[in-house]
Amino acid sequence: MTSPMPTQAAETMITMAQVEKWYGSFQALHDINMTVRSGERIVLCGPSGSGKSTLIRCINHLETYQKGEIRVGGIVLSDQAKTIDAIRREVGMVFQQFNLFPHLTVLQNCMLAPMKAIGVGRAEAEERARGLLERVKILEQADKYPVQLSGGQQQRVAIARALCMRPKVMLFDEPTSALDPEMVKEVLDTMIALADEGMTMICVTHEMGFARQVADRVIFMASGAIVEEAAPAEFFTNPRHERTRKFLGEILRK
Ligand SMILES: Nc1ncnc2c1ncn2[C@@H]1O[C@H](COP(=O)(O)OP(=O)(O)OP(=O)(O)O)[C@@H](O)[C@H]1O
Repeated sequence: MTSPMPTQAAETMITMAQVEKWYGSFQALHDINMTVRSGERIVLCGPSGSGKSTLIRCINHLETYQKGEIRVGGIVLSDQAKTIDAIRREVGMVFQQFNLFPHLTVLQNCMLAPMKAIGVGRAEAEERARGLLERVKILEQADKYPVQLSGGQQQRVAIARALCMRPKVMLFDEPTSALDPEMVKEVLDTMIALADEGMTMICVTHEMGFARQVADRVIFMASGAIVEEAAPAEFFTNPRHERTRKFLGEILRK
């Protein structure tokens, strides 16, 4: 990595303080405390069902939380519609299943959100979209429909689409886990390029090579709680918690 490790002085982008989240009577998040600085790259890992998706979905308000406080770029997340709109501008999200609109072309998929959500004019939306499609190296597919693209290409379009909103933060929820192995690298390369440009990122991923190469910090969750967090060098060579060691052992066996 060429970009420097963010310093303590860097602006705080996200804070989660004593956050708790229930689905009915099931508590999915327990006392989550987390601070993410501007430009920081976080990899969030942990066993299935440990609450990783729930945590990042709370950050862009796809899920509500019942206790504690989440702040993104100074905005306190609440249920007010204007807050939700503001958060969706600040935070881009890329999902495992791409979630592209099948009836729209690649270009139209990218132009839609800035035009509908934040009133960007058609010409500017197209300029943004073309620029970002070029950045993720897929501009030549601009007039195709999602079904005409490979999984890796669709995921790169999904990344470009999220970037069209010019978010301050990008969240990735297992962006490579639905891809064939040969497609994984092209999506990871796109994410690495974004990290190199200083984008604040939280990535839920089991790609530990990506974590080693890109992350400033790896956060390990189990049973809805943060169990351990450390810089990758420390996390992978000297995991402190038994559950982390077990998780890393299972990943290595796979
Ligand atoms: N909408 C929901 N209603 C009820 N329970 C839910 C809901 N979404 C998630 N859960 C539960 O919350 C817990 C955390 O789920 P979550 O998807 O956040 O885990 P995860 O760590 O992202 O798992 P995976 O790696 O399998 O995607 C799980 O026990 C899950 O069954």
